[in-house]
Amino acid sequence: MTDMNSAAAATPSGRRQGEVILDLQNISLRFGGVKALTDISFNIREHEIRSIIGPNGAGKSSMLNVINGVYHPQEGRILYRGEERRRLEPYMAARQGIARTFQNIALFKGMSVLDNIMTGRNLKMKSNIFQQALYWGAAQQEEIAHREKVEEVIDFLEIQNVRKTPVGQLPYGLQKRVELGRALAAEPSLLLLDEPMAGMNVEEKQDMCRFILDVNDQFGTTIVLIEHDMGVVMDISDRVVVLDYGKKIGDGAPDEVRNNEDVISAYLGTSH
Ligand SMILES: Nc1ncnc2c1ncn2[C@@H]1O[C@H](COP(=O)(O)OP(=O)(O)OP(=O)(O)O)[C@@H](O)[C@H]1O
Repeated sequence: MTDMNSAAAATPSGRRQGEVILDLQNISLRFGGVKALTDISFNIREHEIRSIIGPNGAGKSSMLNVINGVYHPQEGRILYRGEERRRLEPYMAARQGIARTFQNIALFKGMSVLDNIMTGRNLKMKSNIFQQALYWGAAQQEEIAHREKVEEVIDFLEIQNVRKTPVGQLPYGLQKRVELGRALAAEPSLLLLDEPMAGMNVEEKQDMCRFILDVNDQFGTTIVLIEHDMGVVMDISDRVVVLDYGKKIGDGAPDEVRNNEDVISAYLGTSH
């Protein structure tokens, strides 16, 4: 078994994998009487693709919401780059370089692809409306720089031909890709993807896998992925954490997790 806390670790995929950037220690989260997460500890290393899997209701989305500050656990500690992270609000998470996509597409359906991706730049914009009125030239320069970044994202995701199309008119798979684009426009260092391939056909899944691997490879982005398709998870993850009824039942490289007895029995009798 690899030492999870050493400065660097080998990955089964051979991808680079750096130091621990986020260390979740003994996290427990309750909603009234419902225990969504119980005493969960695991870490996330820089540059890795870290998947969270588990049957329905296992606590996967709750875990993502803890990571990006939407939910505040009643117990446990979160260390970000070695320092204890204080209570974090979602906008602060975004400023710290954490971006996410959602299980259900959360885009402005009537707006173009370009404008939707531009919304991902909002937190990067320095000038407010008053500054824009006073320093029109500077604001215009800033707008141009943001546009360039957005165009880069559009090229990267190969969606140039639909850049002016209202998102609601696009097929589902492309809408998911635009959502990824909006998250990428924020230039995140940690990207949280909540079931990015749900509802996709095989070809759309292959495309999405390729883009996730390319984001990780070309930008060095650390990725936390929730995904139900086990083939995809085992193919692209460096490490996998397995939750069941809000508890951690497995953690390790895809092969370790695949052969873990607890994981096998959690999945027997479920639809996954
Ligand atoms: N805001 C909330 N209020 C009350 N209970 C919640 C809330 N969010 C999650 N839960 C409960 O916490 C548990 C874990 O839910 P969660 O959505 O995190 O699981 P999941 O593994 O993401 O499930 P799925 O695969 O179905 O999306 C469930 O019992 C769920 O009903």
